[in-house]
Amino acid sequence: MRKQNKKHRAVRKHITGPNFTAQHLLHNPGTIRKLIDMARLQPADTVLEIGAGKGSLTFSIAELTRKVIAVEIDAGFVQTLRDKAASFPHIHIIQGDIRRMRLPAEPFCVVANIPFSITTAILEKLLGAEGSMLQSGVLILEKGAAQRFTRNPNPEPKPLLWSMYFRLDMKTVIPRTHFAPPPSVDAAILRMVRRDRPLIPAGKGKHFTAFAAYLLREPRLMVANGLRGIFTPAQLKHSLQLAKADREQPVASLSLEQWASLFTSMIGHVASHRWPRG
Ligand SMILES: C[S@@+](CC[C@H](N)C(=O)[O-])C[C@H]1O[C@@H](n2cnc3c(N)ncnc32)[C@H](O)[C@@H]1O
Repeated sequence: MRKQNKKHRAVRKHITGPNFTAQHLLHNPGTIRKLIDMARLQPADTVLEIGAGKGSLTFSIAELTRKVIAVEIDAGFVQTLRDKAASFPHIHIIQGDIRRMRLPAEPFCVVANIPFSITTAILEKLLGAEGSMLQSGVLILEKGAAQRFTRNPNPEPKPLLWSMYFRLDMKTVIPRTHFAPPPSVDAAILRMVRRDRPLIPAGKGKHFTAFAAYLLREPRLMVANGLRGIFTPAQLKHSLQLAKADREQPVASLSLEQWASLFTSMIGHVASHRWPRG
């Protein structure tokens, strides 16, 4: 234990950013292999790694792909990475805060053991932003967060929006002992794959989020009552039928497909001044 604390102090000494608590370095070779296998990388892929640390994933990714963009905020880790990567011209190490950086303009994959403290901000950037070129990826994040984001039905507007564009699956649970220092909870692998056809039309993400947030302000409300302020009675009947939704079904029990169908009905048939605003 004393040895581990000493190691953690050494890590913290190099920190320049506010997220030092999220430096849980992966040291289990089996888990590293599992994560890389699940990413199903191809030689032509560009891979973004968020929070590369000392490179426990970086070099395994680089063996398989033509370009790795490794982002790391900690100046000490960046120096270590640059030393280790000196003879790997296809590893591009960028020092900075991922939240303030532009994502690659070309199609890319992501493989990362992310800083848990900014999980939602990272997922929002990767999965929620219109124009993100992310195609697929695997992330290690807190098990609880992985469970929250992959629920179906899901009572939260953000994961609902992400699921309109991506298939999100929680894969293996990773025991906290596979990290140094160990986090306070277990982690899990989240796999993300862009849908061939998004469930809602492109360019309508903000309107979808406002629609979901409006209905979910009362998650137990009967869906017909929640939608009454948007649809006329005739539109409501038709939209519920199309979505195969029961009038009395609680809003929080709507499936991804039902959310997509009701939203598509709204933007197709309801005047835009009646759409909920964010
Ligand atoms: C969970 S560790 C993973 C490190 C390494 N990939 C591994 O698996 O051993 C998260 C890493 O993200 C870095 N980090 C924290 N906040 C960041 C940010 N805002 N932008 C980029 N990197 C960040 C930390 O310094 C840390 O190295």
